[in-house]
Amino acid sequence: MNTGTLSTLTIDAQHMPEQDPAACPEVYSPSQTATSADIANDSSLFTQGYWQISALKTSQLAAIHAHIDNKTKPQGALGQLEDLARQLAQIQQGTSHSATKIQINKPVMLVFAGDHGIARNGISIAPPEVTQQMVLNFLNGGAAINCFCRTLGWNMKVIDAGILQPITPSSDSQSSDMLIEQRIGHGTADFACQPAMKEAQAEQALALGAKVAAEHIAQGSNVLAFGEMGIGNTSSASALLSLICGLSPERTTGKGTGINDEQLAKKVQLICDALERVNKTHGTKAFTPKIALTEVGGFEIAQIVGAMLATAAAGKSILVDGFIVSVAALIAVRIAPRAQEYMLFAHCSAEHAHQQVLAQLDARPLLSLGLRLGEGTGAALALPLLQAAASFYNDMATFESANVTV
Ligand SMILES: Cc1cc2ncn([C@H]3O[C@H](COP(=O)(O)O)[C@@H](O)[C@H]3O)c2cc1C
Ligand SMILES: O=C(O)c1cccnc1
Repeated sequence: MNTGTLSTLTIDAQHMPEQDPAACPEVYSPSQTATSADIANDSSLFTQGYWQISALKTSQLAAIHAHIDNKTKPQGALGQLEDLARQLAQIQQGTSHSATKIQINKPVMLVFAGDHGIARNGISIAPPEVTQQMVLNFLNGGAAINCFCRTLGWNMKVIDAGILQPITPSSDSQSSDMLIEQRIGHGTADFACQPAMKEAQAEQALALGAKVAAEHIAQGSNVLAFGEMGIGNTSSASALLSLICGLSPERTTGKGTGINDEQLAKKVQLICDALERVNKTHGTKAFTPKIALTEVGGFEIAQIVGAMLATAAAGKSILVDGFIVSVAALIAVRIAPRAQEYMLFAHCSAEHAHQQVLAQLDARPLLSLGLRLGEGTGAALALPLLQAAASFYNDMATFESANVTV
């Protein structure tokens, strides 16, 4: 694993919701977290072997370190940017024999959208219809993520992975170019009382996510960022985190869009209900990524998992956004651990459970701006840092070339 950019984060107890020991019965045993053997026995796209992800080469690592240390600066003085440059150089080494240039080519922001049956329970500040309204806002260029993509030079695409109703894009060619329709259904079912989707839909979502990533890589993108839109999807992400890591819903659930305490208590209870239901269905079986995504996942989250795995398999960089996208990243890493070597964590969200996800991955994010929006906004803002890392790595003078003697 690529430990250079990664370090453990502590959990911010201040932002934890009040715990009511009676709120969630003992429905979940951490022994049900899946081992790698459980995952290997899972089927096709949910197995590591399917994705064929190469470990980053270590043969040039000493040369990369020397390249960074020979720049005209005290060793380590560019801090996390040095780790970032080292990781980008190592990722790109797979495709070139030279350790001297990092390239950021055609960076693309893929924003996956999907609706969630759980959202009918009033656990967001907004009703599910807002997902479609926001997708239209994306297509019209009016959302925060559009502003950041325009300002910073991202090509932005919006993927309808299964919002409630399909969009009819306006005849405006710009907005129809931005939309990619690969719908798995009309939103998921309410996971508090039934599986969110069928196993076949979870598999199909992985395949379709992989397809869209592969298409952009074929067009020359070597940095792919992931964003999401889906009212209720923090509930899905929290339930996934609980199932995958054996954490109680009190620890994985937060206020999402900014719900009140009463709504938060309801959200925790619904996730408890879901875990109880999943336990009844699967008995003592381990909760593999396939079971977790099928039972409590979202179409957009599952497509992001597939897209990340395909990006890592192609040896390209993955830029991870906030809480929901990080949960997708965690699932991708549980399926194929080497995928993490290709992941750059853009920021730490104000959704407190994001710190839990980052701690699970031992990941150190680049930014901490108190963002809690999703859409890919945190990932978009990290692009200048990638460009800065590339520029010092590629262009900064060495002690020798600049005649600086320390
Ligand atoms: C107007 C609006 C724009 C958004 N853009 C992203 N989200 C974010 O909020 C949602 C998750 O939070 P929850 O689980 O509480 O619904 C996701 O759609 C996420 O992208 C938005 C939410 C709203 C209301
Ligand atoms: O961190 C995120 O991705 C996030 C947080 C709150 C609401 N939507 C997204």
